[in-house]
Amino acid sequence: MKALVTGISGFVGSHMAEFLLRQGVEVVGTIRNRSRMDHISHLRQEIRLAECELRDPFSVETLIGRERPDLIFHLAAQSFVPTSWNSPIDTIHNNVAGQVNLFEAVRRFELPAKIQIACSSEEYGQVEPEETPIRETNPLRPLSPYAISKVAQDYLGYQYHRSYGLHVVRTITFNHTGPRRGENFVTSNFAKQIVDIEKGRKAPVIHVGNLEAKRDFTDVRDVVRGYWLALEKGQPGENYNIASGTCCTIAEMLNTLLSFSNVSIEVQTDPSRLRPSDVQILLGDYRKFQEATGWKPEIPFQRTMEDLLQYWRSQP
Ligand SMILES: Nc1nc2c(ncn2[C@@H]2O[C@H](COP(=O)(O)OP(=O)(O)O[C@H]3O[C@H](CO)[C@@H](O)[C@H](O)[C@@H]3O)[C@@H](O)[C@H]2O)c(=O)[nH]1
Repeated sequence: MKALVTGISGFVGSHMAEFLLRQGVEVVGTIRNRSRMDHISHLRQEIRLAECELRDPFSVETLIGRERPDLIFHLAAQSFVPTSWNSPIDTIHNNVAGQVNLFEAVRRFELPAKIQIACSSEEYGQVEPEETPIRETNPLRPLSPYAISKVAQDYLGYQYHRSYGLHVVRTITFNHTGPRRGENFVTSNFAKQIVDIEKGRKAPVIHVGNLEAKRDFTDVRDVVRGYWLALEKGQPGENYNIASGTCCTIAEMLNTLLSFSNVSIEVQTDPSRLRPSDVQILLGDYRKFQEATGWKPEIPFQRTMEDLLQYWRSQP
């Protein structure tokens, strides 16, 4: 069995590769010439890398025709919400065109590949507290160009399944974190600031944005197990929430991180970290996915936060 992982050098891609190798699956991953390789350097002997620009149909068709994977985990994306306000066209083009190119190549070669696409709880956007926990039937009220790009990816998955019978499973993943999370994202950003303070590299002040937002965090290692199960047991064309079923404010998340450290800090709001519109609450209901696949989150939030802090402590 051969799996293609797009964006293998990224945070989720590297965890996906580790999981697939443990299942005895042959792993091929896409990289671009500017990709950072540090997340997968420990796997270099066990995986194969293919340079591919997903925005370029020729590049994607060449890759798919050559590799003919059985499974595709489509994880490559511009995934940071604030960047999508600075470069909305690039985010939408990257995320949407990349996926269309992938679908078109699979279709043209008539591959029976099963394809997982990484949709996002950001699609739900403006959610009222009484609409939680969020089910797959909740309305989509996206609040950022990134969210729009994910709505498009999501519905393209539905459309390519209905129009051409492609085996696409749409996973709607709520926030996820763990070791190797990019330092722009809030959990890693705060963990790294704490470690920089511990190491005496930074004054004991943590810079923050909106601490009132509520997020539903799952460990990335549970998430990639979910992606595998989505292709093993999920129905093509369907969408499934992957979430923990609990949520906390960003302030509570910061306090959890601080409980694993001895530093005493001052918290300072940095206006540049505030967004034009922020999703106030994400709390997911994952029962549909559990019923289809048996998946449930296993790694407690406390352990995820502790592992994340340890990850940053281990970095030079
Ligand atoms: N990044 C960041 N966020 C901050 C900060 N302070 C507060 N926040 C708040 O922390 C929350 C989480 O921010 P991010 O970690 O950047 O994640 P996100 O915008 O929720 O998006 C993530 O989750 C989506 C799934 O819901 C993913 O699709 C997306 O790619 C990303 O991983 C947001 O409400 C943000 O305003 C800060 O200093 N930095």
